[in-house]
Amino acid sequence: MAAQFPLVDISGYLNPTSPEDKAKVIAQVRDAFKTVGFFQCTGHGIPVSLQRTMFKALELFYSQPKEKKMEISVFKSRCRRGYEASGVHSRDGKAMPDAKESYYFCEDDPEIEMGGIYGPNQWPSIPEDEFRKPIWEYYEKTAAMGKLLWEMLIQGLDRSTNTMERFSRRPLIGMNLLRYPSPEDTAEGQFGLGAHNDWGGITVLLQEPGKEALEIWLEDDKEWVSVPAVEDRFVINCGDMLSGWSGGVYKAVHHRVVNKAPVERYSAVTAWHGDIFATNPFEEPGKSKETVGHLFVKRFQKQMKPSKELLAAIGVEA
Ligand SMILES: O=C(O)CCC(=O)C(=O)O
Ligand SMILES: [Fe+2]
Repeated sequence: MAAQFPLVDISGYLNPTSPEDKAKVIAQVRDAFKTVGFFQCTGHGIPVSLQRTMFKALELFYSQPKEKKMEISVFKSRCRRGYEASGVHSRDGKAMPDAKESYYFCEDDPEIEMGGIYGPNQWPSIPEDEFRKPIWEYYEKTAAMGKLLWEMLIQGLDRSTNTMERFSRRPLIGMNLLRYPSPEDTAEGQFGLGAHNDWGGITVLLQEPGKEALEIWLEDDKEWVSVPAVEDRFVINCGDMLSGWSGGVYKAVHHRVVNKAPVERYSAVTAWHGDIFATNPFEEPGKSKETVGHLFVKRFQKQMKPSKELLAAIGVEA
């Protein structure tokens, strides 16, 4: 089953030797998102050495004592950036909260704006060369990849990429560094991360090699299947916003995390959503009123309890 997952080499888009090279990649990406809503990606140009350094930095972060991590708790940040302990994040209707721990950050802005959409990250007190520098380099490279994939998907529906300029003016790009405890340290019936769809645009995910844990729901076969965790192979997911804006042509895949390795497992997620005030990039600007910001607030209103300031900034009534 796992062998049937779409695998797309995007090097022909990045370094085309003929116009057909680009068209071929666009068609493969489009078909993968149309059929399953996800694919594994090679030929992306992000060095393996950087991927390894990123995982090393992640391991270093999580090996700190809990008190140290709690110094940069998300609850200390008006932008909800920073560390979240295991067992904090729960999903609607689920008795058991997720077992994962996470460290979350976005673009780093000096001032808090729009009630916390923009603002500063909370960085750990680990030497810059060992954490912030490699993590930021990885973030920038995977963010560029997320934007490029949007461009491919727009062309995949025979639309113009002119809308990308407005769509990527000040894009919301979040990154989550995740740690899942070993099965031994996970409670009976508890998921690493419960079943969900990603809410927004493109998700660029890297699993720690050799540690299978990510499962996706195949609607046609009505079963959960494990996505191979292979070095240098990114997993690309389609979020609900992107799916909806494509008119449902691109599918958002339902997925969850069950750590099967006998030890802890790490993964890194970069999600590229678009400018908060931008509308559907598959359409000419002005055709619809719904923005990235509207959909963001709609999805997180319950868990985030956004401030009046944030709602007003986005243009949503409190
Ligand atoms: O850790 C993983 O493999 C998946 C993480 C994920 O689905 C998410 O952060 O939305
Ligand atoms: Fe996800």
